[in-house]
Amino acid sequence: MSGASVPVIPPVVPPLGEVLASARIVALPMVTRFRGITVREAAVFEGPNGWTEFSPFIEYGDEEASAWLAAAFDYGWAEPPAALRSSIPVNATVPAVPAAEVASVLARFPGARTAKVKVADPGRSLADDVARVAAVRAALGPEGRIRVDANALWNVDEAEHAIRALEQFDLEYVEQPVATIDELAELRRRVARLGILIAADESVRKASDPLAVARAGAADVLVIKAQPLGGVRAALAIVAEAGLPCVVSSALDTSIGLAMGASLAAALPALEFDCGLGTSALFESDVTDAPLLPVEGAIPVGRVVPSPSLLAANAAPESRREWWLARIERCHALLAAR
Ligand SMILES: O=C(O)CCC(=O)C1=CC=C[C@@H](O)[C@@H]1C(=O)O
Ligand SMILES: [Mg+2]
Repeated sequence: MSGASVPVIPPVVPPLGEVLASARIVALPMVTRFRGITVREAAVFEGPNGWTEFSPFIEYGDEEASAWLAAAFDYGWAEPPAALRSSIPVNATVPAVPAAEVASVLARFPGARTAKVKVADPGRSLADDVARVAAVRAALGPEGRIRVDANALWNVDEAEHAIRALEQFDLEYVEQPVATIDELAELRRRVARLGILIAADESVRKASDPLAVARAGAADVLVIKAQPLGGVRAALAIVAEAGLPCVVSSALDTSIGLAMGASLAAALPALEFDCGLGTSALFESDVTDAPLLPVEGAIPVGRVVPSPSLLAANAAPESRREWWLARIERCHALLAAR
């Protein structure tokens, strides 16, 4: 990659009143705990291009969350990039469940040839991780692809030890095994002989400079998510600059946010990895009658329209609605001031 920084995409900032007029706040129950969450809250609203989503995790501060709002505005209001494909292959997403539950999770992702498996969960041991990944390998067969995601929870020694224990399952890559760019670079050197690829997720989506990890040569693959990176156009600019293979993923979005991710995946010049866009399968209920559930391992590209009855059935409690509307207002002010 060049030494250039990410091209700045001027955010579209519609008037606040226009945003709030259609805003609906939902609380979607999940079929299994994922990243400590059993109910996923999200805001959805309608722009001139269609419905869009704003769903930063609730613990995120306004500065970080405002990138997610820029993404919502980008998808609802800006000119969308040309779609180069109409269907996006997705991976199964396997939370840090006991090995005995793996088969029922995978059954929610029919046709997926790739699974992303959460590891390093604080409540589980390395033996649990090995058993979970073994169960996934047994279910997918030798041709299935398995990636693991540690969400930065290992230190370098723990990561090296865990990778040596998991290597037998033929890993596609290890996502964010450690927290910092220096640690990623050190681990990458240590495991290079094993042929293990290192992917960066938090080091891209939570970094002030999402390209720093690529510039440092600290990862082989970048995980690209539309909402935290400020939208589809901003994410495309990062991919163009990074010079590394990229995996499109999401953030436990409703089907509206997943459609935003699918529009990013559809616009990428190359799509060599299956995408983390099948997670509607982890919800008991979504916002639309046509949720983006994987069919034959893929989801379609296109806008998603919410169903009024599901918006009503999954409406968040009033106090949460007020909290989200105030958050939108604060993040809107941050974007408008830029
Ligand atoms: O990539 C996938 O398969 C689904 C998305 C996913 O894994 C994540 C979504 C939201 C929060 C994160 O903890 C997690 C990730 O780290 O990639
Ligand atoms: Mg990740």
